[in-house]
Amino acid sequence: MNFGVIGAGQMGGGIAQVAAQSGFTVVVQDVKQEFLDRGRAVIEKSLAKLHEKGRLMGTPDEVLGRIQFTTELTDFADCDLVVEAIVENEAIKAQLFRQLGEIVKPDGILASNTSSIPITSLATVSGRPERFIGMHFMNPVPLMALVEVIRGYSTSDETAQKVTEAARAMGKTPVECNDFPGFVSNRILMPMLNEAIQCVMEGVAEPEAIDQIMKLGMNHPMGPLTLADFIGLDTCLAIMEVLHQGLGDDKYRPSPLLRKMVQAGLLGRKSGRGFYSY
Ligand SMILES: CC(=O)CC(=O)SCCNC(=O)CCNC(=O)[C@H](O)C(C)(C)COP(=O)(O)OP(=O)(O)OC[C@H]1O[C@@H](n2cnc3c(N)ncnc32)[C@H](O)[C@@H]1OP(=O)(O)O
Ligand SMILES: NC(=O)C1=CN([C@@H]2O[C@H](COP(=O)(O)OP(=O)(O)OC[C@H]3O[C@@H](n4cnc5c(N)ncnc54)[C@H](OP(=O)(O)O)[C@@H]3O)[C@@H](O)[C@H]2O)C=CC1
Repeated sequence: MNFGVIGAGQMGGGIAQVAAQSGFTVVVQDVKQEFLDRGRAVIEKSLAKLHEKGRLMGTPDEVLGRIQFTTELTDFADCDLVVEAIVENEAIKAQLFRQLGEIVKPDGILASNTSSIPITSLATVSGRPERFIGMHFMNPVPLMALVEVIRGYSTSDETAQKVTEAARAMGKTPVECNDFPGFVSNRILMPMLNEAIQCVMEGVAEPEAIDQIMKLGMNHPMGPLTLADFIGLDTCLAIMEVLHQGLGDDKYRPSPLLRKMVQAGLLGRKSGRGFYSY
């Protein structure tokens, strides 16, 4: 399988890595060489760790050798499946899919790793709605089992089947759902994270206490504020905006503190500071 990934950030890098681990030939694109270099360094570190633990088929060099890093979208022309993992912004994703629809061979499948944006809208602008789907990996991609597979209005059975098979070949467990704002994962997860942020704003408890209560009390692997920092506060805000607008209910209103922190450039782990410092 010729596999394409757009965006070499935390999700794109992880998706490319897991695709290469499963033996696919992978092309990863980002807008600047420095983002590709950063993505490659993260992949190298993760592969070294998995190798050290005996959890990698082949050597890190063999896996890396299957990944081509590029700044050119035209390198996706011959891909069977291209997964987009760029910033969570509908206008920017739509612009990209308009271009990709012209570049990728006609029988190639286009997928979005979006956390919340309507798959059906992106499918329409791609010009190939039957061969368009949501392929939503979880963070950190090398460790998490789930791929949420989201069918758009016109996604064909054949496309859903091929993407399900690709996810299984990557060692993941695909689970299907329909195209509603936030799908299942973020419809349920993100309001909890937003509520934790609201608790900080209202002074219900300190961030450390909120996280400890949820970790020790509910057996969550990470507290909600640690997880929000891990996902990226900009991404959390973008998802809450989609839920709020798409479902039209104020119970999805983003916390003003979340909005303010994003305005201040406190994006969590990726910017060095969010609810915690890194
Ligand atoms: C926003 C969206 O649209 C959707 C989303 O993705 S929402 C986010 C979903 N993800 C989650 O909820 C993650 C919640 N957290 C967890 O499940 C766990 O904390 C975790 C799996 C991330 C880490 O597991 P953990 O048990 O806490 O242990 P931790 O010690 O941190 O890590 C386990 C090992 O994996 C390693 N590891 C972590 N990330 C890694 C990676 N990317 N590649 C390879 N190894 C990695 C760690 O270094 C560690 O190795 P050692 O045992 O040698 O120290
Ligand atoms: N973070 C998470 O936990 C999860 C995120 N997602 C989704 O995955 C997607 C990516 O998120 P994440 O990896 O966290 O984000 P990151 O910010 O880590 O990475 C996004 C990458 O895409 C690049 N990029 C931005 N615009 C373009 C463009 N027009 N063309 C090519 N590349 C571009 C960014 O460059 P630059 O640095 O210049 O912005 C960056 O390298 C989002 O849709 C998000 O909702 C899904 C599951 C989990």
